[in-house]
Amino acid sequence: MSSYDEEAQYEAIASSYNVGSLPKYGYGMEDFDQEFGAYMPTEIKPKILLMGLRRSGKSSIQKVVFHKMSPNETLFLESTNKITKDDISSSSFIQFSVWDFPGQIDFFDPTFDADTIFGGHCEALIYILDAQDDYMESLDKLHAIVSRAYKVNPNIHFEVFIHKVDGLSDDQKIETQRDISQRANDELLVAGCDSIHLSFYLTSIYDHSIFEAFSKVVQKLIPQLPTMENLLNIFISNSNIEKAFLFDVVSKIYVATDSSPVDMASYELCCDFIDVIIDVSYIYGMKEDNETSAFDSQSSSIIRLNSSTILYLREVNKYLAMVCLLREENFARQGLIDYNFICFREALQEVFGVRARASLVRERNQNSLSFNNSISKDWDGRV
Ligand SMILES: Nc1nc2c(ncn2[C@@H]2O[C@H](COP(=O)(O)OP(=O)(O)OP(=O)(O)O)[C@@H](O)[C@H]2O)c(=O)[nH]1
Repeated sequence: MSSYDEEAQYEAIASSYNVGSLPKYGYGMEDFDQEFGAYMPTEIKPKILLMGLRRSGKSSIQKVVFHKMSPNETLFLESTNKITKDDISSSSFIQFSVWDFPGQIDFFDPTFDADTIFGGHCEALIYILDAQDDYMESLDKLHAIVSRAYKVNPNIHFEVFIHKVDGLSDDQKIETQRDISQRANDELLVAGCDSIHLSFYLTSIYDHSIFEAFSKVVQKLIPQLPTMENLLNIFISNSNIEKAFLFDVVSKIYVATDSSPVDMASYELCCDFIDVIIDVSYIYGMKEDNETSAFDSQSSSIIRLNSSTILYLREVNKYLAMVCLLREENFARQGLIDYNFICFREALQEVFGVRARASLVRERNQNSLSFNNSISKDWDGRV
C-alpha cells in the first residue's frame, strides 16, 4: 500500500470516530508498530481509583502489584496523607493511572472535586474492604462513595476487594463474601440505586488472588477483549493446548485468556514461570550494556513438569508474553504451535493497529490545529 493510500485509510478511520468516542485506551504498542506506539496521548489514559478506610491495604496492593514490593515489606508502609497518582505506562502493556486515596479523605468536604475525580476517564473504582476488621463502617463508606461517584459518572465499574482474606478459613471467606455482598446490595436497593452493579473479589497480597482480581478489573477496560479471547480460542483449539494466558510481564496481570475456566493453580504456575524466566534472563541473558530488559524479542522458554505437562512461553511484544499449558504428547508438533502462534501474533497486531492508527491521526490533527493557531497568533502579534 502506498503511503498516500495509508494516509487516506487513517483519515477514514479517524473520521469514523467522533471526538467523544476516540480511542481511550493506552497500550504499549511499540513492538507491534514502532511508528504508532509513540502516539498514545497521555491525557486519555484511563484512571483506576483505589479507595477504602485507613489501613485497609490500598497502598500495599499498588506496591505489590505494580512495583514488585514483597508483601512483608508493606508492614513498613507509612499512611498515605494525600492523593497519589501512579502512572502505569512506561514498562507495561496496560497503560493507565492508579490513584491511591488517603483513608481519611472526606468525600463530602466542599474542597473534594468529585467531577474531576470521578469524571473524565475514570474507568474503575476499586473499594478495599478489610475482611479482618469490623466492616460495618467500611460498608457505610462504600455506599456513600459509590452513590456519589455514580451520580457523576454512571459508566464507572465498581469493584469491591474483600481484602486480607489470608487470615480467614475457606468457609469464613465464603460466608464473609456472601454477607458483605448482601449488605452492600441491600443498602443500594433501599437507597433506590439498584442500577449500580458491584463486583466482589476475595483478595490478599500474600498469594496470587490480588493479581487475579486486578487482572479481571483491567480486562474490563480493554475493549478488544472479546476479540482477543476469540483469537486465543482459535489458537488453542488448533494447537492442542489446554490453556493459554496473555500476560503483561511486568505486573503479571493477565490481559486475556481463552474462554475455558481459569484454574487458580494454573494461573499461579504461570506467574511463577514468568518470575523464573525473568530471573534466569537477568543472570544469563542480559547484554553487557545492562540497559536492555531481561524480557526481549529473544524470550521464549519451555519447562517440562513431572506431571507430563509443558509450560511454553513466547514473547508477543516488549510487554506481553503468551504462556501456554499443554500435555507433553501434544508438544511433539512444536512447529505447528509456533506457526499458529505467529498467525495469532499477526492477528493481534492488526486488532491493536486500527486503534493506534486512529490515535495517530487524531494526534496529527491536533498538532496541525495548534500549529495553525500559533501561526495566526504570531501573525496577529506582528500586525
Ligand atoms: N494480612 C494482610 N495484611 C495486609 C494485606 N494487605 C495489606 N496488609 C497490611 O495492612 C496494613 C495497612 O496497609 P496500607 O497499604 O498502608 O493501607 P492503606 O489503605 O494504604 O492505608 P492509608 O494510607 O492509611 O489509607 C499494612 O501493615 C499491610 O502490611 C493483606 O492482604 N493481608
